[in-house]
Amino acid sequence: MTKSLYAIGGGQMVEAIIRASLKNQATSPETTHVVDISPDRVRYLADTYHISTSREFQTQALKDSDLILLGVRPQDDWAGISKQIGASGQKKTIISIVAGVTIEQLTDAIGDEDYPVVRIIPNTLTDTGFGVSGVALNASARQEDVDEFLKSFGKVDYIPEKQIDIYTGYAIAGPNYIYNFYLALTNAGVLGGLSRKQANEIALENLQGAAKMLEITGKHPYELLDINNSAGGVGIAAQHELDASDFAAGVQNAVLAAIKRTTELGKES
Ligand SMILES: NC(=O)C1=CN([C@@H]2O[C@H](COP(=O)(O)OP(=O)(O)OC[C@H]3O[C@@H](n4cnc5c(N)ncnc54)[C@H](OP(=O)(O)O)[C@@H]3O)[C@@H](O)[C@H]2O)C=CC1
Ligand SMILES: O=C(O)[C@@H]1CCC=N1
Repeated sequence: MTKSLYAIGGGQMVEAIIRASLKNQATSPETTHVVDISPDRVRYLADTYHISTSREFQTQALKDSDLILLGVRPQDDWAGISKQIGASGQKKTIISIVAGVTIEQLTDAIGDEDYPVVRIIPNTLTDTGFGVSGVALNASARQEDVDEFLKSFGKVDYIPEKQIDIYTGYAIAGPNYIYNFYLALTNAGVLGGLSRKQANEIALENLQGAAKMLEITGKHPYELLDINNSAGGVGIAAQHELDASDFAAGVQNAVLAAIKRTTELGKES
C-alpha cells in the first residue's frame, strides 16, 4: 500500500530513496513532502518529482504522513529536528538514515523513549536492483509498517542495532571499494597498452562475470583461482605479486576505517 512520506533533508540519499519508492509505487508524488534548508534543492526536487517541498517544518504535512524519513547528515541538527518531531505530538514512525546516530540518541532527542524508530543504513545502489540495506527497529516500531517502503529501494536485512556501524562501513560504503578496484584494474589495462575503452569494457565484463561465477558455482575463491592459474603460468605469476603486496590489508584497513568513522560520527554529533 502506498505510504505518505514526510522527509527532512532532501540530499543525495533521500533523493535516491524517493526516486526508487516513487518508481515502485510505494509512495506517490501527491503524498510526499520534503523539507530542506536549501532553496535550490527544494526547487529542484519539486520540479523533478512533482512532490511538495518546503524550507521549513510543516506541521500539517507531518500530520498527514504515515512515515517520517530523517535524511540530514550526522553533522546537521538532527537532534533539533527530532525534538521538533517529538513536540509536534504526532507519533509517526521515524526512519533515520543518519549514519552513526543510535536509536537511543534519537529517542533521547525526541524526548520519548517509546517513540517508534527505525534505524536504517540504506544502500546506495537504489537504481540497480542490487544492494542490501541494514535495518534495526526499536520495540515500539513495527516491521509491517515499514517493510514495503524499505523494500522499494533495495533488499532489506533486519539486523541487531550493534551491527549497523559494521554494515555501514562494509556493505554501504561497499561499492566504493569496487569502484576503486575497477579504477586500479582499468589503469593497469591502459598501462599494458589497451585503449581506455577496451580496458573499461573488459574490466566491467570480468567484474560481472566473476561475481556470477561466485554466485552460480558456490565455490570458494581459492577453488576458482586454482582453475584459472595453470602450473608455472600467467595467473600464478600475477598471484605471486598480489600476495607480496599490501592489496588485501589495504582493502581490509579501508573497511575498518569506514566502520570506525561511522561510530565516531555518531559520538561526535
Ligand atoms: N550518500 C550516501 O551514500 C549515504 C548517506 N547516508 C546518510 O544519509 C544522510 C544524508 O547524506 P547525503 O544525502 O549524502 O547528504 P547531503 O548533504 O546530500 O544531504 C543532506 C541535506 O540535508 C540538508 N539539511 C541540512 N540541515 C538541514 C535541516 N536542519 N533541515 C532540513 N534540511 C537540512 C542539506 O542542506 P545543505 O547542503 O544546504 O546543508 C542537504 O541538502 C547522512 O546522514 C548520511 O550518513 C546513508 C547511507 C549512504
Ligand atoms: O560517506 C558517508 O558518510 C555515507 C554513509 C555510508 C556511505 N556513505
